[in-house]
Amino acid sequence: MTRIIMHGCNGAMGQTITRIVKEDAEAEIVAGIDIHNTMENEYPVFQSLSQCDIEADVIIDFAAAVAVDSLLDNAIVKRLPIVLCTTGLTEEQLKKVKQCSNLIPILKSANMSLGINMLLKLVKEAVSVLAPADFDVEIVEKHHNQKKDAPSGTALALADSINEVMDGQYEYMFDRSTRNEKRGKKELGISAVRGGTIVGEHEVIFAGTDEVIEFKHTAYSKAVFAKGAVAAAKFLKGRRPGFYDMSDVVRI
Ligand SMILES: NC(=O)C1=CN([C@@H]2O[C@H](COP(=O)(O)OP(=O)(O)OC[C@H]3O[C@@H](n4cnc5c(N)ncnc54)[C@H](OP(=O)(O)O)[C@@H]3O)[C@@H](O)[C@H]2O)C=CC1
Ligand SMILES: O=C(O)C1=N[C@H](C(=O)O)C[C@H](O)C1
Repeated sequence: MTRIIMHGCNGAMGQTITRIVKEDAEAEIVAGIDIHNTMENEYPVFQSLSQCDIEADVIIDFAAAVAVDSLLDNAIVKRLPIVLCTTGLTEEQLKKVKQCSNLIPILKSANMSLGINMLLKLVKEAVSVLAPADFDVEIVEKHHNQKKDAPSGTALALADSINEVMDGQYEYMFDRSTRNEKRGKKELGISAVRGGTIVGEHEVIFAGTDEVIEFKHTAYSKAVFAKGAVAAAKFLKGRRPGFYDMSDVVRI
């Protein structure tokens, strides 16, 4: 049995995971953490991890970037592994996550779905062939109107995956509205659309002369992220301190 503390338990993802775990005989949410205790849950809810005195194996985090520093500090005190799914972290926070992973196991992924983790690999192969043939790369992501961060963590992860193959040559272009010049060869455009209840769409466009190749992933429900997060929690239980990602959990 994997005993989970759900950080951000009253949010959209926290409640989706609560439903998924109810059907899972090998996992249990033993406590929740959320700043507002507005929901009825079958487990006790605390305002901060520091107040939680329940024994657990792992924390699943889908909350807010502002909550990540205290989450890390308190998880270290309690020696609890974290499946870190919140996006929109600052460069400073990303450094802190890496440092903390020397003390506790941390699995960080901007997208817990199998499809996106497959796509992270596919785009590497694509860019290695298409960039030398002068294809331009653009990423377009679409999400619901409740999302706070832009561009999405997944769009940035896809860009980083592509840029890794290119030895960091690409410069990310988030806004062309104030520019009055042609697209540069080493630009990687990232555009964000927000509206309605779109769960999550990511398109990676390789545009060449007279031909275009597009990779697209569509999430039709938040359950794809929730299932991945629960699988990651089971994987992380009892691990050594270290920095992990979804490629350690899913075989691709
Ligand atoms: N890695 C992945 O696969 C995915 C990542 N995400 C990311 O997960 C995060 C959460 O997404 P989602 O569930 O849709 O967002 P929600 O806003 O619906 O849920 C977040 C919850 O965390 C609460 N919260 C805010 N601040 C704190 C705090 N300091 N301590 C504890 N709880 C806090 C919020 O409360 P309140 O509403 O009162 O602010 C809310 O209940 C986002 O960063 C999103 O981008 C989402 C889906 C997939
Ligand atoms: O906020 C969301 O909803 C999502 N956030 C993640 C991101 O920023 O990439 C993952 C997913 O696309 C849904």
